[in-house]
Amino acid sequence: MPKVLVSDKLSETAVQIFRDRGIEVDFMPDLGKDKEKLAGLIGQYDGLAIRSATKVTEKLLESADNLKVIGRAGIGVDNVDIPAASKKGVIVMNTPFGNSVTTAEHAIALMFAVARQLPEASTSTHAGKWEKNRFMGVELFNKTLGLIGAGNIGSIVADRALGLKMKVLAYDPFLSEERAQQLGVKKVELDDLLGRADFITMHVPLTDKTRNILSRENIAKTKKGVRIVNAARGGLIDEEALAEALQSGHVAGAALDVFATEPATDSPLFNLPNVVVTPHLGASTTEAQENVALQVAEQMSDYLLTGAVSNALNMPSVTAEEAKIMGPWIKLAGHLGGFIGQMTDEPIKSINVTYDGVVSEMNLNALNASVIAGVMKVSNPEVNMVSAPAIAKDRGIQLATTRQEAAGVYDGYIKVTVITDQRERSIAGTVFSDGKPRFIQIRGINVDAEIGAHMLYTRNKDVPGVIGALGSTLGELGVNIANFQLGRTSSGEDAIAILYLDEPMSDEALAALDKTGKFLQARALQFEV
Ligand SMILES: NC(=O)C1=CN([C@@H]2O[C@H](COP(=O)(O)OP(=O)(O)OC[C@H]3O[C@@H](n4cnc5c(N)ncnc54)[C@H](O)[C@@H]3O)[C@@H](O)[C@H]2O)C=CC1
Ligand SMILES: O=C(O)CCC(=O)C(=O)O
Repeated sequence: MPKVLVSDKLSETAVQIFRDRGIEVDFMPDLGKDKEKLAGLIGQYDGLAIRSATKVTEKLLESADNLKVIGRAGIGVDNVDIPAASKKGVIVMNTPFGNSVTTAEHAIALMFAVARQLPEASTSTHAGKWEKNRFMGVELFNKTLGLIGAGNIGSIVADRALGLKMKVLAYDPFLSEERAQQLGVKKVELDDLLGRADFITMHVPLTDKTRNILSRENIAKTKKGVRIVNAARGGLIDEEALAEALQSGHVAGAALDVFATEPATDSPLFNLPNVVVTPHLGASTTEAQENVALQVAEQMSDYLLTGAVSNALNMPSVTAEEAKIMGPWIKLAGHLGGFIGQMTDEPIKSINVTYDGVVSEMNLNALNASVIAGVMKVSNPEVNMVSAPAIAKDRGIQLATTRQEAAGVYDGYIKVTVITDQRERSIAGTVFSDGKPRFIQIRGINVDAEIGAHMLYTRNKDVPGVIGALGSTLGELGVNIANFQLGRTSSGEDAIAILYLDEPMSDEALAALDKTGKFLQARALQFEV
């Protein structure tokens, strides 16, 4: 039974879902803050469900020997080292929509709060001061809002702002003109937005490109009297520079839900007039927390129980249905990669995969990942479908795929060709209606080979006496043959044999074959069937 750890404050709905799906779950909502203790326990778990307090670093992943999936109950995954997770073969999923309305509403609430100085007015009134003349605000009506980032949350903010009769500009290099028109916003360059917006709200992920996007230099380009709202990520704004711009009066107000260092217990922005701060509450509503907990638990359970992948950041999506239909093909893709990997001793330059017929309609990203994992596993048994593409890329291995309509006698097949400096090697396989994968072509020679855990591949000149030598040598050493397939290019030319054995070929058996002098090559192969 898979085992999941919940190490942050997720709604207990998640715990219930894991239990209902038959997954063992430990709920330790404060564990994420204790790095050492988490590192000591993580090795026991197949899944880790988190919010933002748990930091999944490369170091933590070193101890995560059984981990298969990390589920982020929320959107931002900047607390997870995704490249390190990918290399370790761990899928990272998030819940991209569950808290977007809630977070957009928080941004709008912060915009109102900073326009009317609501927190300070409230504190003063609670203190019995009745400072009616102190709190002069501004309207949102007819003002220009500049969105930095117009994805899910930015679009909802735009919709609400248009409802408030604001004009909305958006800076987002990935926003198409068509989508901007649909949203009713004007797509602009960043400098244009900075110079024209009365309010700026941020809705981008924290990446190397967006870090410090409101830098000192960019803050200086904003319109005098601008009000800035950040409910996305700390690190997007230079906090020191913002504090100075607030003190000089260039920026009239700021509202921040997120900080460069969290929990933020100290900041140059604390205690400045007209600065509204909240402790990363963007997603903190009952509705959003139920949504993300339910979604993350369902997604993680689906993956652990059925292999279905959704909303993963380091793996193509595969539905449960696809996982079922594609299962035998994914297995075949892994075996084809495994064959090539075990046959190839020199560095691989490229892997070309042809998908023919029915399989060409399937999710090729997942199949490619399985081929690459099969190839790579030979040199590193820890590699899986998640980590393989990244490792292949690191090693400079090129991947090319071709889809084609059914071109032969099979409903569909996969052919993998690997190119090295020395040679080109190829193998093709198919899945029969019994759901069992078969090798159907090796070195361009047709075969029909069932795939077993222990196999032997031999190559020889097509002359009499070789098959006899093979059978008798294995027989003398007590190696039982379950299936024996032969093929040749033409009479007297290249011939191959692929054997499915009941036990592994020992070095002794390989040496005995070599000693016969009849084989150009003999290689023992292993497959995870
Ligand atoms: N305060 C909180 O509690 C919460 C904060 N967030 C933050 O909000 C962020 C945005 O969330 P969504 O809208 O759901 O993400 P999204 O992925 O739907 O939208 C992000 C947008 O940013 C754009 N973008 C990417 N790089 C950019 C760049 N260099 N310059 C300008 N735009 C760029 C993308 O094209 C995309 O349209 C999340 O990444 C997360 O960090 C999300 C939920 C809660
Ligand atoms: O889990 C939370 O409270 C934070 C949510 C958040 O920042 C996100 O979803 O990106």
